[in-house]
Amino acid sequence: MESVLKAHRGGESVLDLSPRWTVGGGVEDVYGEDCATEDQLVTPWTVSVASGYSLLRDPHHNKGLAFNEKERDAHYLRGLLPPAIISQELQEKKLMHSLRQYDLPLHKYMAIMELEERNERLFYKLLIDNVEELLPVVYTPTVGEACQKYGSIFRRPQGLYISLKEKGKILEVLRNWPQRTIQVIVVTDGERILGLGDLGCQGMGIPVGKLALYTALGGVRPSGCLPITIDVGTNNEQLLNDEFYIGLKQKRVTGKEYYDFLHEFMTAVKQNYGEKVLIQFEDFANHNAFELLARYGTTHLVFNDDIQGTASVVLAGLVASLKLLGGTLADHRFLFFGAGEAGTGIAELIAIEMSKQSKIPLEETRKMIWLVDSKGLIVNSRKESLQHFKKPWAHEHVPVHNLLDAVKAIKPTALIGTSGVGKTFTKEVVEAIASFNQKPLIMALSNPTSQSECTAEEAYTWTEGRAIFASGSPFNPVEFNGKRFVPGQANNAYIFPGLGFGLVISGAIRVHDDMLLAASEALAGQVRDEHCDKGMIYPPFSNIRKISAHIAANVAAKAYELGLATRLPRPADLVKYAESCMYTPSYRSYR
Ligand SMILES: O=C([O-])CC(=O)C(=O)O
Ligand SMILES: [Mg+2]
Repeated sequence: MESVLKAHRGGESVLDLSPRWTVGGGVEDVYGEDCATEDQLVTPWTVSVASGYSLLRDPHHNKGLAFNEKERDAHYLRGLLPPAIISQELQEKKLMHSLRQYDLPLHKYMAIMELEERNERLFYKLLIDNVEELLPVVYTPTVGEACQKYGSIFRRPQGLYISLKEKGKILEVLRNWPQRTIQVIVVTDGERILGLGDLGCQGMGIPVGKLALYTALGGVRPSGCLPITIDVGTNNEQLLNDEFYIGLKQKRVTGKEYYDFLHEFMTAVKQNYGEKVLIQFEDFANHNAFELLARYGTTHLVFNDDIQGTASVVLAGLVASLKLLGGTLADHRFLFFGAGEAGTGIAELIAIEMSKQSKIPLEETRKMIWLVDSKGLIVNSRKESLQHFKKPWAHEHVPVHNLLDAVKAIKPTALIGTSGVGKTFTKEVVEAIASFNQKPLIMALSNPTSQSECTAEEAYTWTEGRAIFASGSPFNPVEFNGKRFVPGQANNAYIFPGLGFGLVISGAIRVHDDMLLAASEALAGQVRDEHCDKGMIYPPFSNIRKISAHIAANVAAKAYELGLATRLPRPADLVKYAESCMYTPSYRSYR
Protein backbone atom coordinates (compact mmCIF):
# COMPACT_ATOMS: atom_id res chain seq x y z
CA MET A 1 0.00 0.00 0.00
CA GLU A 2 2.78 2.41 0.90
CA SER A 3 4.10 2.92 -2.58
CA VAL A 4 0.64 3.84 -3.85
CA LEU A 5 -0.07 6.14 -0.99
CA LYS A 6 3.27 7.91 -0.76
CA ALA A 7 2.87 11.65 -0.79
CA HIS A 8 3.12 13.14 -4.22
CA ARG A 9 5.03 16.31 -5.02
CA GLY A 10 5.67 16.78 -1.35
CA GLY A 11 1.99 17.45 -0.84
CA GLU A 12 1.12 14.68 1.56
CA SER A 13 -2.52 14.82 2.39
CA VAL A 14 -4.35 13.25 5.23
CA LEU A 15 -7.86 11.81 5.20
CA ASP A 16 -10.25 13.99 7.09
CA LEU A 17 -11.69 11.74 9.73
CA SER A 18 -13.97 14.10 11.54
CA PRO A 19 -16.72 13.84 12.42
CA ARG A 20 -16.08 10.27 13.53
CA TRP A 21 -18.59 7.49 12.99
CA THR A 22 -21.05 9.46 10.92
CA VAL A 23 -22.36 8.00 7.71
CA GLY A 24 -20.78 9.79 4.83
CA GLY A 25 -18.12 11.17 7.11
CA GLY A 26 -15.69 8.82 5.54
CA VAL A 27 -14.76 6.53 8.38
CA GLU A 28 -16.78 3.40 7.63
CA ASP A 29 -13.82 1.72 6.11
CA VAL A 30 -11.75 2.29 9.20
CA TYR A 31 -14.64 1.30 11.46
CA GLY A 32 -14.96 -1.91 9.50
CA GLU A 33 -11.35 -2.59 10.18
CA ASP A 34 -11.81 -1.71 13.81
CA CYS A 35 -14.68 -4.17 14.13
CA ALA A 36 -13.07 -6.99 12.39
CA THR A 37 -9.37 -6.94 12.93
CA GLU A 38 -8.69 -4.95 16.03
CA ASP A 39 -5.36 -6.65 16.47
CA GLN A 40 -4.18 -5.18 13.18
CA LEU A 41 -5.85 -1.82 13.66
CA VAL A 42 -4.33 0.95 11.61
CA THR A 43 -4.47 4.38 13.16
CA PRO A 44 -6.69 6.18 10.67
CA TRP A 45 -5.05 9.60 10.96
CA THR A 46 -1.82 8.25 9.62
CA VAL A 47 -3.38 7.11 6.34
CA SER A 48 -2.16 9.34 3.56
CA VAL A 49 -3.19 9.49 -0.06
CA ALA A 50 -1.42 10.51 -3.20
CA SER A 51 -2.18 13.90 -4.73
CA GLY A 52 -2.70 15.31 -8.20
CA TYR A 53 -2.49 13.08 -11.22
CA SER A 54 -1.74 9.98 -9.15
CA LEU A 55 -4.81 10.59 -7.00
CA LEU A 56 -7.04 10.54 -10.07
CA ARG A 57 -5.48 7.24 -11.08
CA ASP A 58 -5.82 5.63 -7.68
CA PRO A 59 -9.17 3.79 -7.76
CA HIS A 60 -9.29 3.50 -3.97
CA HIS A 61 -9.30 7.27 -3.48
CA ASN A 62 -10.36 8.79 -6.79
CA LYS A 63 -13.69 10.64 -6.77
CA GLY A 64 -13.55 12.09 -10.30
CA LEU A 65 -15.78 15.10 -10.75
CA ALA A 66 -16.97 14.81 -7.17
CA PHE A 67 -13.78 16.42 -5.82
CA ASN A 68 -14.88 19.77 -4.40
CA GLU A 69 -13.09 23.12 -4.83
CA LYS A 70 -11.18 22.81 -1.58
CA GLU A 71 -9.98 19.33 -2.42
CA ARG A 72 -8.99 20.37 -5.92
CA ASP A 73 -6.83 23.12 -4.42
CA ALA A 74 -5.33 21.04 -1.65
CA HIS A 75 -4.56 18.05 -3.84
CA TYR A 76 -3.09 19.69 -6.95
CA LEU A 77 -6.09 18.76 -9.06
CA ARG A 78 -6.69 22.15 -10.69
CA GLY A 79 -6.73 21.80 -14.44
CA LEU A 80 -6.66 18.02 -14.30
CA LEU A 81 -10.46 17.93 -14.14
CA PRO A 82 -13.10 19.86 -16.04
CA PRO A 83 -14.64 22.62 -13.89
CA ALA A 84 -18.00 20.99 -13.08
CA ILE A 85 -18.42 19.51 -9.63
CA ILE A 86 -21.08 16.86 -9.28
CA SER A 87 -22.34 14.73 -6.42
CA GLN A 88 -21.82 10.98 -6.12
CA GLU A 89 -25.57 10.58 -6.68
CA LEU A 90 -25.37 12.41 -9.98
CA GLN A 91 -22.32 10.38 -11.01
CA GLU A 92 -24.35 7.27 -10.25
CA LYS A 93 -27.31 8.49 -12.31
CA LYS A 94 -25.04 9.28 -15.24
CA LEU A 95 -23.28 5.91 -15.12
CA MET A 96 -26.46 3.89 -14.80
CA HIS A 97 -27.79 5.77 -17.79
CA SER A 98 -24.74 4.97 -19.88
CA LEU A 99 -24.63 1.32 -18.75
CA ARG A 100 -28.22 0.92 -19.94
CA GLN A 101 -27.18 2.02 -23.42
CA TYR A 102 -25.19 -1.17 -23.98
CA ASP A 103 -27.13 -3.98 -25.61
CA LEU A 104 -24.65 -6.73 -24.87
CA PRO A 105 -24.27 -7.91 -21.26
CA LEU A 106 -20.53 -8.44 -21.83
CA HIS A 107 -20.12 -4.77 -22.74
CA LYS A 108 -21.92 -3.81 -19.54
CA TYR A 109 -19.56 -6.11 -17.66
CA MET A 110 -16.52 -4.48 -19.22
CA ALA A 111 -17.84 -1.00 -18.53
CA ILE A 112 -18.57 -1.70 -14.90
CA MET A 113 -15.26 -3.46 -14.33
CA GLU A 114 -13.52 -0.44 -15.80
CA LEU A 115 -15.37 1.65 -13.25
CA GLU A 116 -14.01 -0.55 -10.47
CA GLU A 117 -10.52 0.12 -11.76
CA ARG A 118 -11.20 3.86 -11.92
CA ASN A 119 -13.34 4.66 -8.90
CA GLU A 120 -13.94 1.88 -6.42
CA ARG A 121 -16.42 3.67 -4.18
CA LEU A 122 -18.60 4.68 -7.10
CA PHE A 123 -18.50 1.08 -8.38
CA TYR A 124 -19.77 -0.19 -5.04
CA LYS A 125 -22.38 2.55 -4.78
CA LEU A 126 -23.79 1.47 -8.14
CA LEU A 127 -23.73 -2.15 -7.18
CA ILE A 128 -25.37 -1.65 -3.80
CA ASP A 129 -28.07 0.75 -4.98
CA ASN A 130 -28.91 -1.25 -8.13
CA VAL A 131 -28.24 -4.76 -6.94
CA GLU A 132 -31.07 -6.53 -8.76
CA GLU A 133 -30.15 -4.90 -12.07
CA LEU A 134 -26.38 -5.30 -11.79
CA LEU A 135 -26.06 -8.72 -10.17
CA PRO A 136 -26.57 -10.49 -13.52
CA VAL A 137 -23.81 -8.29 -14.95
CA VAL A 138 -21.01 -8.71 -12.42
CA TYR A 139 -22.13 -12.23 -11.53
CA THR A 140 -23.94 -15.14 -13.16
CA PRO A 141 -24.73 -15.34 -16.07
CA THR A 142 -22.47 -12.63 -17.55
CA VAL A 143 -19.41 -13.46 -15.48
CA GLY A 144 -19.42 -16.87 -17.17
CA GLU A 145 -19.10 -15.31 -20.61
CA ALA A 146 -16.49 -12.91 -19.24
CA CYS A 147 -14.38 -15.87 -18.07
CA GLN A 148 -14.71 -17.56 -21.45
CA LYS A 149 -13.37 -14.38 -23.08
CA TYR A 150 -11.13 -13.25 -20.25
CA GLY A 151 -8.02 -13.38 -22.38
CA SER A 152 -9.32 -10.78 -24.78
CA ILE A 153 -11.16 -8.49 -22.34
CA PHE A 154 -8.39 -8.62 -19.73
CA ARG A 155 -7.11 -5.13 -18.95
CA ARG A 156 -5.49 -4.95 -15.54
CA PRO A 157 -4.96 -7.76 -13.10
CA GLN A 158 -7.66 -7.60 -10.44
CA GLY A 159 -6.27 -10.33 -8.27
CA LEU A 160 -3.22 -12.52 -7.72
CA TYR A 161 -2.16 -15.16 -10.23
CA ILE A 162 -0.18 -17.93 -8.61
CA SER A 163 1.13 -20.34 -11.21
CA LEU A 164 3.48 -23.31 -11.09
CA LYS A 165 6.23 -20.84 -12.03
CA GLU A 166 5.89 -19.48 -8.50
CA LYS A 167 6.48 -22.87 -6.86
CA GLY A 168 8.65 -22.37 -3.77
CA LYS A 169 7.97 -18.62 -3.81
CA ILE A 170 4.27 -18.35 -2.98
CA LEU A 171 4.88 -16.41 0.23
CA GLU A 172 6.86 -13.81 -1.74
CA VAL A 173 4.05 -13.58 -4.29
CA LEU A 174 1.48 -12.92 -1.54
CA ARG A 175 3.69 -10.13 -0.28
CA ASN A 176 3.56 -8.44 -3.67
CA TRP A 177 -0.14 -7.75 -3.13
CA PRO A 178 -0.49 -4.13 -1.96
CA GLN A 179 -2.87 -4.81 0.96
CA ARG A 180 -1.60 -6.40 4.14
CA THR A 181 -4.69 -7.05 6.22
CA ILE A 182 -6.72 -9.48 4.20
CA GLN A 183 -9.97 -10.84 5.62
CA VAL A 184 -11.36 -12.96 2.78
CA ILE A 185 -9.64 -14.82 -0.05
CA VAL A 186 -11.66 -16.43 -2.83
CA VAL A 187 -9.49 -18.91 -4.69
CA THR A 188 -10.11 -21.04 -7.75
CA ASP A 189 -7.94 -23.29 -9.86
CA GLY A 190 -10.34 -22.75 -12.79
CA GLU A 191 -11.05 -26.43 -13.36
CA ARG A 192 -14.86 -26.22 -13.13
CA ILE A 193 -16.00 -22.67 -13.73
CA LEU A 194 -19.77 -22.63 -13.11
CA GLY A 195 -21.16 -25.30 -15.44
CA LEU A 196 -18.74 -24.23 -18.18
CA GLY A 197 -15.88 -26.58 -17.37
CA ASP A 198 -12.13 -26.01 -17.36
CA LEU A 199 -11.31 -22.38 -18.14
CA GLY A 200 -7.84 -22.48 -16.60
CA CYS A 201 -6.39 -19.14 -15.64
CA GLN A 202 -9.38 -17.32 -17.14
CA GLY A 203 -11.40 -18.46 -14.15
CA MET A 204 -10.14 -15.30 -12.42
CA GLY A 205 -13.46 -13.60 -13.23
CA ILE A 206 -15.09 -15.81 -10.60
CA PRO A 207 -13.02 -14.82 -7.51
CA VAL A 208 -13.17 -11.20 -8.66
CA GLY A 209 -16.97 -11.34 -9.00
CA LYS A 210 -17.52 -13.26 -5.75
CA LEU A 211 -15.43 -10.77 -3.81
CA ALA A 212 -17.26 -7.80 -5.34
CA LEU A 213 -20.35 -9.42 -3.82
CA TYR A 214 -18.59 -9.90 -0.48
CA THR A 215 -18.31 -6.13 -0.33
CA ALA A 216 -21.55 -5.05 -1.98
CA LEU A 217 -23.83 -7.68 -0.45
CA GLY A 218 -21.97 -8.56 2.73
CA GLY A 219 -20.15 -5.40 3.76
CA VAL A 220 -16.56 -6.67 3.85
CA ARG A 221 -14.33 -3.72 2.99
CA PRO A 222 -12.78 -4.01 -0.50
CA SER A 223 -9.22 -3.71 0.75
CA GLY A 224 -9.82 -6.82 2.90
CA CYS A 225 -10.65 -8.94 -0.15
CA LEU A 226 -8.15 -10.87 -2.23
CA PRO A 227 -9.08 -12.79 -5.43
CA ILE A 228 -6.62 -15.56 -6.30
CA THR A 229 -6.31 -17.88 -9.26
CA ILE A 230 -4.04 -20.86 -8.98
CA ASP A 231 -2.72 -21.89 -12.36
CA VAL A 232 -1.63 -25.50 -12.52
CA GLY A 233 -2.29 -25.73 -16.26
CA THR A 234 -5.48 -26.50 -18.14
CA ASN A 235 -6.88 -29.46 -20.02
CA ASN A 236 -8.93 -27.19 -22.24
CA GLU A 237 -7.50 -27.82 -25.73
CA GLN A 238 -9.03 -24.68 -27.15
CA LEU A 239 -7.22 -22.53 -24.59
CA LEU A 240 -3.98 -24.46 -25.03
CA ASN A 241 -4.11 -23.69 -28.74
CA ASP A 242 -5.13 -20.04 -28.31
CA GLU A 243 -2.26 -17.65 -28.95
CA PHE A 244 -3.92 -15.08 -26.67
CA TYR A 245 -4.44 -17.46 -23.70
CA ILE A 246 -3.19 -15.75 -20.53
CA GLY A 247 -2.38 -18.86 -18.51
CA LEU A 248 0.25 -21.60 -18.45
CA LYS A 249 0.21 -23.57 -21.67
CA GLN A 250 0.48 -27.04 -20.22
CA LYS A 251 -1.78 -29.84 -19.06
CA ARG A 252 -2.94 -29.70 -15.45
CA VAL A 253 -0.64 -31.25 -12.91
CA THR A 254 -2.41 -33.71 -10.63
CA GLY A 255 -1.77 -35.95 -7.64
CA LYS A 256 1.19 -35.25 -5.38
CA GLU A 257 2.48 -32.33 -7.42
CA TYR A 258 -0.93 -30.63 -7.27
CA TYR A 259 -1.44 -31.19 -3.56
CA ASP A 260 2.12 -30.14 -2.68
CA PHE A 261 1.56 -26.89 -4.55
CA LEU A 262 -1.79 -26.29 -2.85
CA HIS A 263 -0.17 -27.08 0.48
CA GLU A 264 2.50 -24.48 -0.09
CA PHE A 265 -0.30 -22.01 -0.87
CA MET A 266 -2.36 -22.84 2.22
CA THR A 267 0.69 -22.63 4.46
CA ALA A 268 1.83 -19.33 2.97
CA VAL A 269 -1.64 -17.80 3.39
CA LYS A 270 -1.75 -18.67 7.07
CA GLN A 271 1.80 -17.48 7.60
CA ASN A 272 1.15 -14.16 5.86
CA TYR A 273 -2.36 -13.33 7.05
CA GLY A 274 -2.83 -15.32 10.24
CA GLU A 275 -5.46 -17.90 11.10
CA LYS A 276 -8.49 -15.63 10.84
CA VAL A 277 -8.34 -15.09 7.11
CA LEU A 278 -11.24 -16.87 5.41
CA ILE A 279 -10.27 -18.96 2.39
CA GLN A 280 -13.25 -19.65 0.15
CA PHE A 281 -12.67 -22.43 -2.37
CA GLU A 282 -14.59 -21.79 -5.55
CA ASP A 283 -15.19 -23.80 -8.69
CA PHE A 284 -12.64 -26.54 -8.14
CA ALA A 285 -13.39 -29.88 -9.80
CA ASN A 286 -15.27 -32.36 -7.58
CA HIS A 287 -12.36 -34.59 -6.58
CA ASN A 288 -10.16 -31.69 -5.44
CA ALA A 289 -13.00 -29.73 -3.84
CA PHE A 290 -13.86 -32.51 -1.39
CA GLU A 291 -10.23 -33.39 -0.78
CA LEU A 292 -9.15 -29.80 -0.02
CA LEU A 293 -12.02 -29.31 2.38
CA ALA A 294 -11.14 -32.53 4.17
CA ARG A 295 -7.43 -31.65 4.31
CA TYR A 296 -7.77 -28.07 5.57
CA GLY A 297 -11.13 -27.99 7.36
CA THR A 298 -9.55 -28.69 10.72
CA THR A 299 -6.47 -26.46 10.42
CA HIS A 300 -7.65 -23.40 8.47
CA LEU A 301 -10.72 -21.18 8.21
CA VAL A 302 -11.96 -22.68 4.94
CA PHE A 303 -15.30 -22.80 3.25
CA ASN A 304 -16.29 -24.37 -0.05
CA ASP A 305 -18.98 -22.24 -1.63
CA ASP A 306 -20.09 -24.86 -4.16
CA ILE A 307 -20.55 -27.57 -1.53
CA GLN A 308 -21.45 -25.62 1.60
CA GLY A 309 -22.75 -22.25 0.36
CA THR A 310 -25.06 -23.86 -2.16
CA ALA A 311 -26.25 -26.33 0.47
CA SER A 312 -27.10 -23.56 2.89
CA VAL A 313 -29.03 -21.50 0.34
CA VAL A 314 -31.01 -24.47 -0.95
CA LEU A 315 -31.91 -25.63 2.54
CA ALA A 316 -33.21 -22.11 3.28
CA GLY A 317 -35.41 -22.25 0.18
CA LEU A 318 -36.73 -25.69 1.12
CA VAL A 319 -37.57 -24.58 4.64
CA ALA A 320 -39.31 -21.48 3.27
CA SER A 321 -41.19 -23.60 0.72
CA LEU A 322 -42.78 -25.58 3.54
CA LYS A 323 -44.98 -22.52 4.11
CA LEU A 324 -46.48 -23.27 0.69
CA LEU A 325 -46.21 -27.06 0.69
CA GLY A 326 -46.98 -27.83 4.31
CA GLY A 327 -45.41 -30.59 6.40
CA THR A 328 -41.85 -30.87 7.60
CA LEU A 329 -38.67 -31.69 5.68
CA ALA A 330 -39.07 -35.32 6.69
CA ASP A 331 -42.44 -35.43 4.89
CA HIS A 332 -40.68 -34.81 1.59
CA ARG A 333 -38.75 -36.93 -0.86
CA PHE A 334 -35.83 -35.35 -2.63
CA LEU A 335 -34.36 -36.37 -5.95
CA PHE A 336 -31.17 -34.75 -7.21
CA PHE A 337 -29.94 -34.76 -10.75
CA GLY A 338 -26.18 -34.35 -10.36
CA ALA A 339 -24.12 -35.94 -7.58
CA GLY A 340 -21.12 -33.64 -7.41
CA GLU A 341 -20.23 -30.86 -5.00
CA ALA A 342 -23.61 -29.10 -5.00
CA GLY A 343 -25.79 -32.24 -5.11
CA THR A 344 -24.08 -34.17 -2.33
CA GLY A 345 -23.43 -31.00 -0.30
CA ILE A 346 -27.09 -30.02 -0.32
CA ALA A 347 -28.23 -33.59 0.29
CA GLU A 348 -26.05 -33.88 3.37
CA LEU A 349 -27.19 -30.58 4.88
CA ILE A 350 -30.85 -31.50 4.34
CA ALA A 351 -30.22 -34.86 6.00
CA ILE A 352 -28.49 -33.17 8.96
CA GLU A 353 -31.33 -30.67 9.42
CA MET A 354 -34.01 -33.38 9.07
CA SER A 355 -32.22 -35.48 11.62
CA LYS A 356 -32.05 -32.55 14.07
CA GLN A 357 -35.72 -31.66 13.57
CA SER A 358 -37.23 -35.11 13.65
CA LYS A 359 -34.67 -36.88 15.89
CA ILE A 360 -34.31 -39.59 13.24
CA PRO A 361 -30.69 -40.83 12.96
CA LEU A 362 -28.68 -39.29 10.11
CA GLU A 363 -28.25 -42.68 8.37
CA GLU A 364 -32.05 -42.89 8.16
CA THR A 365 -32.72 -39.34 6.98
CA ARG A 366 -30.16 -39.84 4.20
CA LYS A 367 -32.41 -42.60 2.87
CA MET A 368 -35.12 -40.05 2.09
CA ILE A 369 -32.79 -38.42 -0.40
CA TRP A 370 -31.93 -39.90 -3.79
CA LEU A 371 -29.32 -38.87 -6.30
CA VAL A 372 -28.97 -39.52 -10.01
CA ASP A 373 -25.63 -39.12 -11.77
CA SER A 374 -24.60 -39.64 -15.37
CA LYS A 375 -24.97 -43.42 -14.93
CA GLY A 376 -28.45 -43.30 -13.40
CA LEU A 377 -29.85 -43.65 -9.90
CA ILE A 378 -27.21 -44.13 -7.23
CA VAL A 379 -28.03 -47.52 -5.75
CA ASN A 380 -26.33 -50.07 -3.54
CA SER A 381 -25.26 -52.34 -6.37
CA ARG A 382 -23.07 -49.50 -7.72
CA LYS A 383 -21.40 -48.82 -4.36
CA GLU A 384 -18.01 -50.36 -5.11
CA SER A 385 -17.40 -48.21 -8.16
CA LEU A 386 -18.66 -44.94 -6.68
CA GLN A 387 -16.46 -41.98 -5.72
CA HIS A 388 -16.35 -41.70 -1.93
CA PHE A 389 -18.59 -38.61 -1.71
CA LYS A 390 -21.39 -40.48 -3.47
CA LYS A 391 -21.28 -43.60 -1.30
CA PRO A 392 -23.60 -42.34 1.51
CA TRP A 393 -26.33 -41.95 -1.10
CA ALA A 394 -26.28 -45.49 -2.44
CA HIS A 395 -29.60 -46.90 -1.23
CA GLU A 396 -31.34 -50.20 -1.82
CA HIS A 397 -33.16 -50.11 -5.17
CA VAL A 398 -33.13 -51.87 -8.51
CA PRO A 399 -30.90 -50.12 -11.07
CA VAL A 400 -32.52 -47.17 -12.88
CA HIS A 401 -30.63 -45.77 -15.82
CA ASN A 402 -32.04 -42.34 -16.53
CA LEU A 403 -33.61 -39.33 -14.87
CA LEU A 404 -37.12 -39.81 -16.23
CA ASP A 405 -37.30 -43.40 -14.97
CA ALA A 406 -35.81 -42.30 -11.65
CA VAL A 407 -38.52 -39.65 -11.23
CA LYS A 408 -41.16 -42.27 -11.97
CA ALA A 409 -39.62 -44.79 -9.61
CA ILE A 410 -38.82 -42.51 -6.64
CA LYS A 411 -41.82 -40.17 -6.96
CA PRO A 412 -40.05 -37.20 -5.39
CA THR A 413 -41.83 -34.12 -4.08
CA ALA A 414 -38.76 -32.03 -4.92
CA LEU A 415 -36.51 -32.28 -7.97
CA ILE A 416 -33.17 -30.50 -7.69
CA GLY A 417 -30.82 -30.01 -10.64
CA THR A 418 -27.13 -29.79 -9.81
CA SER A 419 -25.71 -31.46 -12.89
CA GLY A 420 -24.08 -28.53 -14.66
CA VAL A 421 -25.85 -29.78 -17.79
CA GLY A 422 -28.52 -27.60 -19.35
CA LYS A 423 -31.97 -28.61 -20.64
CA THR A 424 -32.04 -31.92 -18.79
CA PHE A 425 -35.39 -31.29 -17.06
CA THR A 426 -37.30 -32.13 -20.20
CA LYS A 427 -41.05 -31.77 -20.65
CA GLU A 428 -41.47 -35.48 -19.85
CA VAL A 429 -39.46 -35.20 -16.64
CA VAL A 430 -41.33 -32.12 -15.45
CA GLU A 431 -44.72 -33.57 -16.39
CA ALA A 432 -43.85 -36.76 -14.55
CA ILE A 433 -43.15 -34.98 -11.26
CA ALA A 434 -46.25 -32.81 -11.77
CA SER A 435 -48.37 -35.93 -12.23
CA PHE A 436 -48.05 -36.99 -8.59
CA ASN A 437 -47.58 -33.63 -6.81
CA GLN A 438 -50.11 -30.85 -6.46
CA LYS A 439 -47.20 -28.40 -6.05
CA PRO A 440 -43.98 -29.90 -7.36
CA LEU A 441 -40.85 -28.15 -6.14
CA ILE A 442 -38.36 -27.73 -8.97
CA MET A 443 -34.92 -26.24 -8.59
CA ALA A 444 -32.70 -25.80 -11.66
CA LEU A 445 -29.49 -24.78 -9.99
CA SER A 446 -26.81 -25.10 -12.66
CA ASN A 447 -25.11 -21.94 -13.90
CA PRO A 448 -24.94 -19.88 -16.01
CA THR A 449 -28.37 -19.67 -17.68
CA SER A 450 -27.23 -21.81 -20.62
CA GLN A 451 -26.63 -24.70 -18.20
CA SER A 452 -29.91 -24.36 -16.32
CA GLU A 453 -31.76 -27.69 -16.23
CA CYS A 454 -34.91 -25.90 -17.44
CA THR A 455 -36.19 -22.34 -17.69
CA ALA A 456 -38.71 -20.70 -15.38
CA GLU A 457 -41.19 -20.50 -18.23
CA GLU A 458 -40.86 -24.22 -18.94
CA ALA A 459 -41.33 -25.13 -15.29
CA TYR A 460 -44.51 -23.06 -14.94
CA THR A 461 -45.94 -24.01 -18.34
CA TRP A 462 -45.30 -27.74 -18.12
CA THR A 463 -46.85 -27.89 -14.65
CA GLU A 464 -49.78 -25.64 -15.58
CA GLY A 465 -48.65 -23.03 -13.11
CA ARG A 466 -48.38 -25.46 -10.18
CA ALA A 467 -44.59 -25.58 -9.78
CA ILE A 468 -42.66 -23.81 -7.09
CA PHE A 469 -39.56 -22.92 -9.00
CA ALA A 470 -36.13 -21.52 -8.22
CA SER A 471 -32.95 -21.43 -10.27
CA GLY A 472 -29.25 -20.70 -9.80
CA SER A 473 -29.13 -18.02 -12.49
CA PRO A 474 -31.82 -15.34 -12.71
CA PHE A 475 -34.98 -15.66 -14.79
CA ASN A 476 -37.53 -12.92 -15.38
CA PRO A 477 -41.04 -13.24 -13.94
CA VAL A 478 -43.39 -15.33 -16.06
CA GLU A 479 -47.06 -14.69 -16.92
CA PHE A 480 -49.11 -17.87 -17.12
CA ASN A 481 -52.91 -18.06 -17.36
CA GLY A 482 -53.19 -14.47 -16.19
CA LYS A 483 -51.03 -15.02 -13.12
CA ARG A 484 -47.56 -13.58 -12.57
CA PHE A 485 -44.95 -15.95 -11.14
CA VAL A 486 -41.68 -14.63 -9.71
CA PRO A 487 -38.96 -17.30 -9.72
CA GLY A 488 -36.52 -17.28 -6.85
CA GLN A 489 -32.76 -17.30 -7.39
CA ALA A 490 -31.34 -20.15 -5.35
CA ASN A 491 -27.78 -18.92 -5.61
CA ASN A 492 -25.08 -19.09 -2.96
CA ALA A 493 -24.78 -15.29 -3.34
CA TYR A 494 -27.47 -15.08 -0.66
CA ILE A 495 -25.28 -16.93 1.78
CA PHE A 496 -21.53 -16.50 1.35
CA PRO A 497 -21.34 -12.71 1.83
CA GLY A 498 -23.25 -12.81 5.13
CA LEU A 499 -21.68 -16.05 6.30
CA GLY A 500 -18.18 -14.75 5.57
CA PHE A 501 -18.94 -11.45 7.25
CA GLY A 502 -20.18 -13.29 10.34
CA LEU A 503 -16.91 -15.22 10.48
CA VAL A 504 -14.91 -12.01 10.06
CA ILE A 505 -16.71 -9.96 12.71
CA SER A 506 -16.54 -12.74 15.27
CA GLY A 507 -12.92 -13.55 14.50
CA ALA A 508 -13.90 -17.17 13.89
CA ILE A 509 -11.11 -19.65 13.35
CA ARG A 510 -13.07 -22.58 11.87
CA VAL A 511 -16.21 -23.15 9.83
CA HIS A 512 -18.65 -25.63 11.39
CA ASP A 513 -21.72 -27.29 9.80
CA ASP A 514 -23.91 -25.66 12.45
CA MET A 515 -22.87 -22.28 11.03
CA LEU A 516 -24.23 -23.32 7.64
CA LEU A 517 -27.49 -24.26 9.33
CA ALA A 518 -27.46 -20.93 11.18
CA ALA A 519 -26.97 -19.04 7.92
CA SER A 520 -29.73 -21.04 6.28
CA GLU A 521 -32.13 -20.43 9.15
CA ALA A 522 -31.46 -16.67 9.04
CA LEU A 523 -32.13 -16.57 5.30
CA ALA A 524 -35.34 -18.62 5.54
CA GLY A 525 -36.43 -16.28 8.34
CA GLN A 526 -36.35 -13.37 5.90
CA VAL A 527 -38.96 -14.92 3.57
CA ARG A 528 -42.33 -13.24 4.19
CA ASP A 529 -45.87 -14.27 3.30
CA GLU A 530 -45.96 -11.58 0.62
CA HIS A 531 -43.03 -13.33 -1.11
CA CYS A 532 -44.64 -16.76 -0.84
CA ASP A 533 -47.85 -15.40 -2.34
CA LYS A 534 -45.94 -14.73 -5.54
CA GLY A 535 -44.38 -18.18 -5.45
CA MET A 536 -41.03 -16.91 -4.15
CA ILE A 537 -39.09 -19.00 -1.67
CA TYR A 538 -36.31 -16.42 -1.32
CA PRO A 539 -36.55 -12.77 -0.34
CA PRO A 540 -35.73 -10.19 -3.01
CA PHE A 541 -32.06 -9.31 -3.48
CA SER A 542 -32.93 -5.65 -3.01
CA ASN A 543 -32.87 -6.29 0.77
CA ILE A 544 -29.65 -8.24 0.70
CA ARG A 545 -27.61 -6.06 3.06
CA LYS A 546 -30.23 -6.41 5.77
CA ILE A 547 -30.43 -10.15 5.05
CA SER A 548 -26.64 -10.44 5.20
CA ALA A 549 -26.57 -8.66 8.57
CA HIS A 550 -29.00 -11.25 9.93
CA ILE A 551 -27.03 -14.12 8.43
CA ALA A 552 -23.76 -12.68 9.77
CA ALA A 553 -25.28 -12.25 13.23
CA ASN A 554 -26.64 -15.81 13.32
CA VAL A 555 -23.31 -17.23 12.13
CA ALA A 556 -21.33 -15.13 14.62
CA ALA A 557 -23.67 -16.21 17.43
CA LYS A 558 -22.98 -19.83 16.51
CA ALA A 559 -19.23 -19.17 16.44
CA TYR A 560 -19.41 -17.78 19.98
CA GLU A 561 -21.60 -20.66 21.13
CA LEU A 562 -19.15 -23.21 19.73
CA GLY A 563 -16.14 -21.45 21.25
CA LEU A 564 -14.73 -20.75 17.79
CA ALA A 565 -14.88 -16.94 17.99
CA THR A 566 -11.82 -14.97 19.05
CA ARG A 567 -13.22 -11.46 19.04
CA LEU A 568 -14.03 -10.87 22.70
CA PRO A 569 -16.14 -9.73 24.40
CA ARG A 570 -19.12 -10.86 22.36
CA PRO A 571 -21.17 -7.85 21.25
CA ALA A 572 -24.61 -7.98 22.89
CA ASP A 573 -26.65 -7.18 19.77
CA LEU A 574 -24.99 -9.00 16.91
CA VAL A 575 -27.34 -7.74 14.18
CA LYS A 576 -26.66 -4.13 15.13
CA TYR A 577 -22.99 -4.88 15.44
CA ALA A 578 -22.87 -6.49 11.99
CA GLU A 579 -24.70 -3.52 10.48
CA SER A 580 -22.36 -1.06 12.11
CA CYS A 581 -19.31 -2.89 10.74
CA MET A 582 -20.48 -2.94 7.13
CA TYR A 583 -18.55 -1.06 4.50
CA THR A 584 -20.50 1.77 2.91
CA PRO A 585 -19.37 3.33 -0.35
CA SER A 586 -20.03 7.04 0.28
CA TYR A 587 -17.08 9.23 -0.52
CA ARG A 588 -14.81 10.37 2.22
CA SER A 589 -13.84 13.99 2.44
CA TYR A 590 -10.21 14.96 2.15
CA ARG A 591 -8.61 17.79 3.98
O1 LIG B 1 -21.34 -18.61 -9.13
C1 LIG B 1 -22.54 -18.93 -9.07
O2 LIG B 1 -23.44 -18.32 -9.64
C2 LIG B 1 -22.94 -20.09 -8.18
C3 LIG B 1 -21.82 -21.02 -8.08
O3 LIG B 1 -21.04 -20.99 -7.15
C4 LIG B 1 -21.57 -21.94 -9.20
O4 LIG B 1 -22.43 -22.11 -10.06
O5 LIG B 1 -20.46 -22.49 -9.22
MG1 LIG C 1 -19.13 -21.73 -7.71
